Amino acid sequence: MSAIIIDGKATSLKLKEQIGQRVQSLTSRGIIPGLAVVLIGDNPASHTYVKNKKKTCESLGMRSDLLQFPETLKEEELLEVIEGLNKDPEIHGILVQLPLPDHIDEFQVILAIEPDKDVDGFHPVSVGNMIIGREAFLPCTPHGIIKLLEEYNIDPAGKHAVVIGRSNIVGKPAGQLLLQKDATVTYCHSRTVGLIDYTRQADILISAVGRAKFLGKEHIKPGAVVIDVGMNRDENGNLCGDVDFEDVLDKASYVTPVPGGVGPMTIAMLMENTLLSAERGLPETK
Ligand SMILES: Nc1nc2c(c(=O)[nH]1)N[C@@H](CN(C=O)c1ccc(C(=O)N[C@@H](CCC(=O)O)C(=O)O)cc1)CN2
Repeated sequence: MSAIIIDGKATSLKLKEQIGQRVQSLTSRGIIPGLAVVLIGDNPASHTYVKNKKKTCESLGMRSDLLQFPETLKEEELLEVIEGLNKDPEIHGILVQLPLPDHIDEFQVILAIEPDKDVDGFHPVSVGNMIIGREAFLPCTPHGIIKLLEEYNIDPAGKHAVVIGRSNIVGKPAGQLLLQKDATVTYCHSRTVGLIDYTRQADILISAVGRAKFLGKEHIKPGAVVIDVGMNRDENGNLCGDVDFEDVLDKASYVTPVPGGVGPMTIAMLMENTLLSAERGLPETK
């Protein structure tokens, strides 16, 4: 039997519709959710993502300020920009597009963002709150994965979730969110010995490796839920994930495509975080 294809595009559209309605109700109370996106340098993929973030904000009636700087921007200058945004009452969310040029220390930049405006959920305060299950802005891609599982009624409780990848923005938080949903979580990474022995035990397999068609049907357990966070180019220059999608279709129970799976959820969750931040400013939520 062929796996059910998890449609991230349709799910993100549905979420964005609901977000748009909440934005309207906030706007009628005089608050326009505002997101500031800081982009440094000329990474083409970053430009595309930032453009999509701005377009999505505007389509939902949110304010979006794009602050663009050359590759040569100094770290101190960037920290000053963030300081200004921290103090701006009309900006509810601040996002610095990653990756940053090598001469800028990513951690110092994330640390400079006021946790109340950290809509990426990357600040150590947000990460700490997420891990102990307190209210926090959840990182957008891992949160998007959880929303997709919910949309398809896939309950992680009691399941063995194997996460391949230990980045701070995807792998680590994805595992933590699955743990909070009562999954038993195993992390695998570039130094894992015998990767396939772990992946074959996964009821839910999350791949955030960044290598085109890295996983095939031999890596998965029959009936597994396969979530592909990879964003790679194949030999013909086409966008593809870490998973050989066609190969796993007749073995998995659910699988996310690339494009159209986890990716679109990232921007939807960013919109939700920005809206939540603006809603927190309402008198009754203070
Ligand atoms: N500050 C941040 N930087 C980065 C993040 C992030 O969450 N915060 N994540 C990624 C890039 N990213 C958003 O910034 C992102 C990546 C991919 C997609 C997406 O919708 N992908 C589409 C395909 C798009 C295409 O055709 O190229 C899909 O999978 O269908 C959205 C956002 C790194 N940086």
